[in-house]
Amino acid sequence: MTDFKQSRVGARIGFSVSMDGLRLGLVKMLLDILDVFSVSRHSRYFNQTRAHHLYKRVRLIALLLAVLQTAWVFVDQLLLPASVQNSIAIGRVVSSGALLLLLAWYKHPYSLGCALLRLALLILILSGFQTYSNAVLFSAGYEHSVAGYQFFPFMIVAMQAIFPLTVVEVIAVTAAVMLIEVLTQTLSGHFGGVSELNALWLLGVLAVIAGWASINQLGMLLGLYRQATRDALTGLANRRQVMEHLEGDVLLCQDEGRPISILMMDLDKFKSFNDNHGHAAGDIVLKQFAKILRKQVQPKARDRKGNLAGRFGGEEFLIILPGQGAERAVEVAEQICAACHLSPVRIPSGEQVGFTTSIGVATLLPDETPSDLLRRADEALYAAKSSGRDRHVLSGEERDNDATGYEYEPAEKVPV
Ligand SMILES: Nc1nc2c(ncn2[C@@H]2O[C@H](COP(=O)(O)OP(=O)(O)OP(=O)(O)O)[C@@H](O)[C@H]2O)c(=O)[nH]1
Repeated sequence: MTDFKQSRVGARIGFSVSMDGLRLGLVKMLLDILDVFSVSRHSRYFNQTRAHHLYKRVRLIALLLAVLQTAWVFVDQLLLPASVQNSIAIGRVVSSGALLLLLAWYKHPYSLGCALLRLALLILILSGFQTYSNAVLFSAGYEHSVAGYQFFPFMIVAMQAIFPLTVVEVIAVTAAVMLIEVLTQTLSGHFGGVSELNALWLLGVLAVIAGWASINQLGMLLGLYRQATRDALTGLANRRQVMEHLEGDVLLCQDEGRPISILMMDLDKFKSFNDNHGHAAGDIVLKQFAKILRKQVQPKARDRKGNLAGRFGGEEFLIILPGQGAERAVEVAEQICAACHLSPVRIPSGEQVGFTTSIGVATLLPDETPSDLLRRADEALYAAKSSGRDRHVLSGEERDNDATGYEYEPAEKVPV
């Protein structure tokens, strides 16, 4: 009887565990779909990485097609009726020239807008040649199947598979190619015919397969990018990404004449916390602290756009606030210290324990480098530690700490 009861309880627990697993699986699937649906969940830095991929591939394809387009003139001599050979050869040379111009456009390789424009131009050049050659063939009384020219839209749709694209972008490319095909069929007077409908159907099937490959490629690129740039424990940006952001943001803010501030944070007495409560409890604190930082940099307000929180190493974290001066940075530091006081964690022993952090704040000075800025934030952090911890210090005011007015009165703490 007891065994029976236990097995029923066990079955119920198993059921609830599998329901949780199912729910988690569904949420993960939804997030995976949202990740590849549009660019809305992509970071500025991932957009730059993808833009560079697109840039390299569009240029490579443009070069290959420019060579092939011209070389195909000789094949046309063998396959096409003599009356249209010259006109189509002109079309080939013009489109090759346009492809070479696209290849020569080397500016803004990291701009996603420019990368998508390049891709649109590539498709436009190929579709333009397709429409032109069809018009030449039809006006001379030939079908576009005369030398395999009906193959063109299929090639353009299949080409999508080479690029990492979002669902929205795949739909846009497919819709454009299908529209051109429908127009071509209408102009030839064959729209609605069995072989034309068959061509549209095949084009659609090929678009789904090529689009799938393209979206998968984007998903893989995003996954690899996140693995390479995120800290596994906290999910924040890792040191490498923090440094890349900082260097890029400092240059950008200097160019635009905007301020930029950073906060360097270090959990207080974390070694003794680990020694007293265990490494697993320490990990829980690190995750909780990461949650507090993530909240601070969420781009809810316009002025938070581009803010980044990262784990700099061990129990050291960094926040970058592009466009923000010392006043706002100090405000953020105050909010983080206060949030730590209000966020005790439950550790594996069942105890609730609190934690605090010390913060060094620095705002970029004219002509400073990212390493100068980091060094000053580190010095300010050291000053915060040596003047008692659980507080923030603004760089430049370390020696006059009592007079800054920025010192924090520790709130009532949950016993550690
Ligand atoms: N649980 C856990 N501990 C970590 C991790 N990374 C680093 N630590 C610990 O963080 C502690 C860092 O301690 P210290 O740099 O000596 O400084 P502290 O004890 O925090 O003292 P102050 O910084 O002076 O307040 C070490 O005990 C590390 O083992 C981690 O991923 N998980």
